[in-house]
Amino acid sequence: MSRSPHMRLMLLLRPGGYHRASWRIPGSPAEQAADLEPYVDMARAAERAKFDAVFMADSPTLLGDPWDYLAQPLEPLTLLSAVAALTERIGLVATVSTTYYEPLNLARLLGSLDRVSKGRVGWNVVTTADPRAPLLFGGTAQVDHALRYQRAAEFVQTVCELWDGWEDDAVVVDRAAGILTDPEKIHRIEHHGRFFDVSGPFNIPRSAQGRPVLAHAGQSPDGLSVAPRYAEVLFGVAHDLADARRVYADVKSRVRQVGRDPEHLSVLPGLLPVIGSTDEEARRLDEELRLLGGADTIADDLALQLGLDRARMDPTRRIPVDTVNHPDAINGPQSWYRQIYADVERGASFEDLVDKYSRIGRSGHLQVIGSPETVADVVEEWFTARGCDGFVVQGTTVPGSTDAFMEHVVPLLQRRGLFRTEYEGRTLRDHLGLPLPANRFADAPNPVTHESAFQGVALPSRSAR
Ligand SMILES: Cc1cc2nc3c(=O)[nH]c(=O)nc-3n(C[C@H](O)[C@H](O)[C@H](O)COP(=O)(O)O)c2cc1C
Repeated sequence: MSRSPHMRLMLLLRPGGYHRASWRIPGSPAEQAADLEPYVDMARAAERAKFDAVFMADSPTLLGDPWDYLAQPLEPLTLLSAVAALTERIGLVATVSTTYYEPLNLARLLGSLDRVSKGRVGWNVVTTADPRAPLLFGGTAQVDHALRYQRAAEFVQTVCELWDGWEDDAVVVDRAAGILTDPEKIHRIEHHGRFFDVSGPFNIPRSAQGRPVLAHAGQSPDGLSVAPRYAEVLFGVAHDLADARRVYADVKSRVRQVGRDPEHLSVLPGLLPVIGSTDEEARRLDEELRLLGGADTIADDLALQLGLDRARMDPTRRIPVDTVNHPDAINGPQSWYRQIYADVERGASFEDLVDKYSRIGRSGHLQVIGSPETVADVVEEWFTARGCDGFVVQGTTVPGSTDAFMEHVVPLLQRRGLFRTEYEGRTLRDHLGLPLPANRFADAPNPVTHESAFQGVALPSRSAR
């Protein structure tokens, strides 16, 4: 498949905004951050702008910081089920952890949402890096990094097997002949692996797009060892084009090496726009935000990421490495934090870090401050230079920068032939130019069918469950 001339655009559903001061701006939906309305407003605005999808993150850092909590408190699948009913074309990407769910129940949740949304669902596969995760998701202590990804790889495989259980023409509904389904086309799953035992035919037919689109956000060698095998979207963090082009080329090459078409995986870093009618006005807005968020918004962010108490440190002295969070304990964009951690190892003081990182977007994302033309120029440069296949627009402020991007930058991208002016299809796979995934059973010789599904199978006794 040749590269699409159109970039992919997704919108992070985070009514609290990505900037710490977003909620303080008059008109922000801060009072409704835990209600449905602002999410639906954002999703409908993204649909009007012909975005590929909206994206819901989900991470325990929400527990650590009231501001973060208010940014996006709701559970993604619950919320996107309601958004699905109130939208028609926009894709719906939910973040769900493979460490704190089981394959069969998540296959049912995502499979059901993909059916009711008529094939618009994506699943952002995360393993949840934050050690506080058990506080949010329950369960026992945090799982080892490499083990999390080994479990995630088997988890994704098992869920995809379940979703393939019904061939696309398994449902017949021949009322005259009294035939509801073709049992030859409903298959049993016998998955007995290192982490999961799953038996029995699944109970939901495939959706209009076959199965949900699979996204991935891992940045580490473990993460990048798994993603190329199945991911169709890779969320990332980049603020330097040369670095982004290196990662892009590496990811596409890994996809090619496992025998997949590199165009079947879209690399989407985050974008933090601050948009004014002119560059000067945008810079003024950014300065206002910085002051509104507390003059030291970046300093507060850095202290939170590092796990340091600013009231009890000498910002001019080097930071002892053993007093800061180790990268493996960080949730969210880890590659960004590894850079900060390396600076601390090299002897940086807190002042050094604030000075260096205050010019980069929060969490290391690409921040563009300027007029719509300036933002469109940077977006176009990154796309045409193959630094990415598009972006996840993470509204610095809501509704401010998200609306400004959709109302003033998207039309420029459309005029430049870089973004769709109409949806060509109805499913998320249609939007992303992805083929309908083949059904592993439809092409397999002698697949186990529904009729033989329960013959001689000793179902686990109640007591054994
Ligand atoms: C754009 C982006 C969004 C992310 N969203 C989440 C999230 O919602 N929940 C979560 O647990 N982790 C999230 N992560 C963290 C990743 O899943 C991953 O743990 C992190 O990038 C570290 O990479 P690694 O797991 O390969 O070490 C996100 C990462 C990125 C880059």
